[in-house]
Amino acid sequence: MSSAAPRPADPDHLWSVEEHLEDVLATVRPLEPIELNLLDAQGCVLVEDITVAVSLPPFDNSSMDGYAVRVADVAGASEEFPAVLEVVGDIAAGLASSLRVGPGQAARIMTGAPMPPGAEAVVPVEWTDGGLGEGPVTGMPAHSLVPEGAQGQVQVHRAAEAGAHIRARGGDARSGDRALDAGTVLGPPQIALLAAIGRGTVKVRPRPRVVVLSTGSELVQPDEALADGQIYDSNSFALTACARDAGAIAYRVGAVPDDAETLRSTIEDQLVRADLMVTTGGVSVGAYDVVKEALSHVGDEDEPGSGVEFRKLAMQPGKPQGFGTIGPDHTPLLALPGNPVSSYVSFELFVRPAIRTLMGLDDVHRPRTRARLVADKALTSPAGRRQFLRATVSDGSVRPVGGAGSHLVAALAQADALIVVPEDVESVEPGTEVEVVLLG
Ligand SMILES: Nc1nc2c(c(=O)[nH]1)N[C@H]1C(S)=C(S)[C@@H](COP(=O)(O)OP(=O)(O)OC[C@H]3O[C@@H](n4cnc5c(N)ncnc54)[C@H](O)[C@@H]3O)O[C@H]1N2
Ligand code: MOO
Repeated sequence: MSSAAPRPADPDHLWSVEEHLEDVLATVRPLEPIELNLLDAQGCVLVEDITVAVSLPPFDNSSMDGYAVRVADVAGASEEFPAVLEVVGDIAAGLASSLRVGPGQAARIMTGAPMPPGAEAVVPVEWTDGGLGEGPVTGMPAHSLVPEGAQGQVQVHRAAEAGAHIRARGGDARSGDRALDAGTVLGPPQIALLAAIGRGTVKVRPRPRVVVLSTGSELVQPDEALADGQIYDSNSFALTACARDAGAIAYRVGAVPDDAETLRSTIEDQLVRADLMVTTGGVSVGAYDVVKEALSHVGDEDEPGSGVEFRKLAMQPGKPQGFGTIGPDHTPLLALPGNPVSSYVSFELFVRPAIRTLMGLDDVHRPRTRARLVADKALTSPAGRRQFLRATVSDGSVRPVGGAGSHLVAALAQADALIVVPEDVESVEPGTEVEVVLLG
């Protein structure tokens, strides 16, 4: 196996949560950067500094629908004593215009349209008679309906200072300015800026491709009929959703039956599209625990020490876990336990940070806080295990939902947090302040 962390020599060693996490994070490396289209780069980490190539705005333009005027022509104007100006034409956004505004003149101008030479300010149309010769208007008629609005005279009812209602060239960002630093995570506002300065592609670390594969001959896909002894495969859906939520491109592979050869060939087929693989089920000590049986033989035969190691963690839920690398590209694989809550909690603690490390993010963990336990009775926790209990958190209080059973999916659906009970604590009284993982 190509993990960097030193392994405890004792095969019966009970791994701490930190040891297992360190082992995973020492193995996964940020993905190589690639050039992506803007929308494909959403949520990704930028690896280049971005410089503004074209000033923003690229030209002086109007921030209002109105009239471009010379300041002296409208000085002292009022509704009683309006400035009467000759309208030389329309300037619409996006259309090149050769109009000039001379003394005593105005150009009817639209929001976003370039300021014509000679004009120093824009008076909004609401400060004028709109060319109708009556009182103030509330807007302009459509040019297609009243083309003559672009000519004639306009009465301006208010003065305007130089620069009024003009958005100056470079007022937002100047050519040569730094728009975004390498390391920025591209959210919608950053994508807006990149598009605004004309960048269609950017160099980022791509989203990891994560293949999620569930195992178990008892599993049936939703919408199909259940026979005796069967249950629906919820883990592959839950973990695929978790992987997407963490920022990955996730591929769900429906349940593989408990047959080592089928599992091996499925995994080998899937490796081609995986930066990370996640399996659920089959990692415990049963006679049909197929992941354990199959994975020590997948790929990496030429690589001494490669493969997946199965271990026990000092946590509840999530005690049995597998981790290693497989295939020619040493693809990291996390084999999570099959109990639904166990696989979910394991994903949150180990897979999510691995995905976010592949993305090159600094912040790979869920945020944590402290909150006061609200419960009818004391919580109990197994000695020597760090327990993660599903809970809801609000206003500094945290309430457990459901029990500690790792099959309780309905209660999981109510939870937005995990209460962390340390290894050396076996009982937590209501009112105690506890550590809480916020699931977001
Ligand atoms: N003798 C022992 N038995 C068990 C131990 C142990 O230490 N000694 N550990 C228990 C713990 S803790 C866990 S966790 C589970 C882990 O078992 P596996 O990873 O081998 O998982 P399975 O046996 O395949 O399944 C466990 C449970 O979860 C259900 N399951 C599995 N996959 C799915 C799925 N995709 N969707 C919904 N539910 C799923 C499965 O039907 C089982 O009920 O082992 C304990 N046993
Ligand atoms: O450790 Mo198992 O994951 O308790 O349910």
